[in-house]
Amino acid sequence: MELSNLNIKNGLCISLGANIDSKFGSPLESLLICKPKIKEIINEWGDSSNEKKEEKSKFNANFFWSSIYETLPHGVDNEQPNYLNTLLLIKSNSFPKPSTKNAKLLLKELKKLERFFGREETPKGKKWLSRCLDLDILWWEDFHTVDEELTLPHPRFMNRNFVITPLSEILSRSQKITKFDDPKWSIN
Ligand SMILES: Nc1ncnc2c1ncn2[C@@H]1O[C@H](COP(=O)(O)OP(=O)(O)OP(=O)(O)O)[C@@H](O)[C@H]1O
Ligand SMILES: Nc1nc2c(c(=O)[nH]1)N=C(CO)CN2
Repeated sequence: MELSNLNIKNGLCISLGANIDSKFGSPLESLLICKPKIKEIINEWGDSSNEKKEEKSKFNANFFWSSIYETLPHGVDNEQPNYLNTLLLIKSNSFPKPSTKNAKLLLKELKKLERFFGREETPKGKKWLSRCLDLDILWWEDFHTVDEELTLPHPRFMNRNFVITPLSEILSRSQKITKFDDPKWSIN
């Protein structure tokens, strides 16, 4: 039997969601088109920050994607179409040095990508409106920062089934967890 040392807040985790059409098509088309673009953004972000390091190590990362899930709108107070959600967990030994500056550089690129897909600004006083693409950073290793522009870990991710379900899918694939199933303990 193997004991798991589950530390879910390893790596860098990004949540993707969409429930209306974007410039590139349906929520499914948007997510499929956006996935390789996110990978490019992460690689460029990793490389550009590492270029400034003295030892100039190349950024190297593994990308773990969950399936795409259709989910009910969570916590919204108006009628909305169902969402498509997916999750990306990135593992690397050569992440940029965790800092608010580096995390905000990444957030800026993700927000740029949202706008490229046609995401509109949320009007003041409104929250959780339908969106053609939503990219949230959920955590980055054990880095903590709190301000309006960026809070890490994301304060609401634990309550979101559309995050927890894809996360458990990724973790069950990437961690060796063995079901404890000894017949002598079974209750008949
Ligand atoms: N961890 C984070 N990831 C993404 N955006 C964040 C984060 N922390 C703070 N923000 C800020 O939140 C602002 C609103 O983001 P967004 O419109 O995506 O929120 P939302 O998806 O409607 O709500 P929620 O944050 O509850 O998922 C962004 O402009 C960004 O500056
Ligand atoms: N199912 C689902 N519900 C949501 C989502 C989402 O991505 N999926 N995003 C929200 C605000 O970020 C609010 N509610």
